[in-house]
Amino acid sequence: MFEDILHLSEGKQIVMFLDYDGTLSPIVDDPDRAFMSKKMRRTVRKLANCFPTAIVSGRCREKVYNFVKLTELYYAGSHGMDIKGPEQGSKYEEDSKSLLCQPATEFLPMIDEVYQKLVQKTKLTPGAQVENNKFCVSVHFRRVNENNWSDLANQVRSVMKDYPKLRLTQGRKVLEVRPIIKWDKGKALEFLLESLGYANCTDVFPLYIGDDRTDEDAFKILRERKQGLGILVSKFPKETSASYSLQEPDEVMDFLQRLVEWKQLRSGA
Ligand SMILES: O=P(O)(O)OC[C@H]1O[C@H](O[C@H]2O[C@H](CO)[C@@H](O)[C@H](O)[C@H]2O)[C@H](O)[C@@H](O)[C@@H]1O
Repeated sequence: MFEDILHLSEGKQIVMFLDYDGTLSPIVDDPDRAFMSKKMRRTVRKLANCFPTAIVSGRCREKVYNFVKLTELYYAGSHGMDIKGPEQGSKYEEDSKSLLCQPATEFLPMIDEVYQKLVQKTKLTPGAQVENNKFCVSVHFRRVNENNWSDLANQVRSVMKDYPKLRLTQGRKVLEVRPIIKWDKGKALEFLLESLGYANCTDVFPLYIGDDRTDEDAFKILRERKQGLGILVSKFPKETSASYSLQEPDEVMDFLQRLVEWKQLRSGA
């Protein structure tokens, strides 16, 4: 796989897109404790020194930044609905201070309202946790007894019925509420490529690594554009638009490390 990717990206600028949960950090029961290892952070920092690198997450941008803590990256939070460029230290920094894309701003009051209602509605379901991700809301059921999953889903649906402008999707033991706008991780990837000046380039090779259903939107865009490729992180075979797979965050780290070493060798660093 590694050699294939090097071969396919020959002569092209690699641009890295990384999901956070389940890709850079292992999946854990408590979403507030999904820390990435120091070693992973060092690897991602080195990666960002070699290639433009973005984190694309379902979490709100501030939260994912607090986990990753690297100023040299691009961050696309809330499933790509909140995008910001590096604050400092990126070689690709030109104009990025102003890079900010928030296509769902008008939904902020509605999302806040729904968040409050979901907290109220689900408070008697042991283990349920509602997370405010700014432009979207996550209702976690990883710690809910399996017998109560469908009741919880019904509680969420009963709140959602008053909000036709919001939609419900499912991730890894999480229900995700977000605006119906045509924006997703794939659109975020395209926005970032454009912002980096690669809109109509044939010599760019975007590599997107992710583990969840929302990452499929980005894998699909890469297939449609016939550009770069997606890598699914999964221990089990799944239907996917990604071209390759890695089993877990540790394998992602080894892959990123190999990319860094290859790049450093090439540039004689
Ligand atoms: O796009 P992502 O960065 O993968 O975000 C998707 C959701 O990730 C987080 O939840 C997932 O990870 C948690 C921590 O490991 C885990 O407890 C949960 O079951 C997973 O679904 C995040 O907390 C959610 O808000 C995101 O929607």
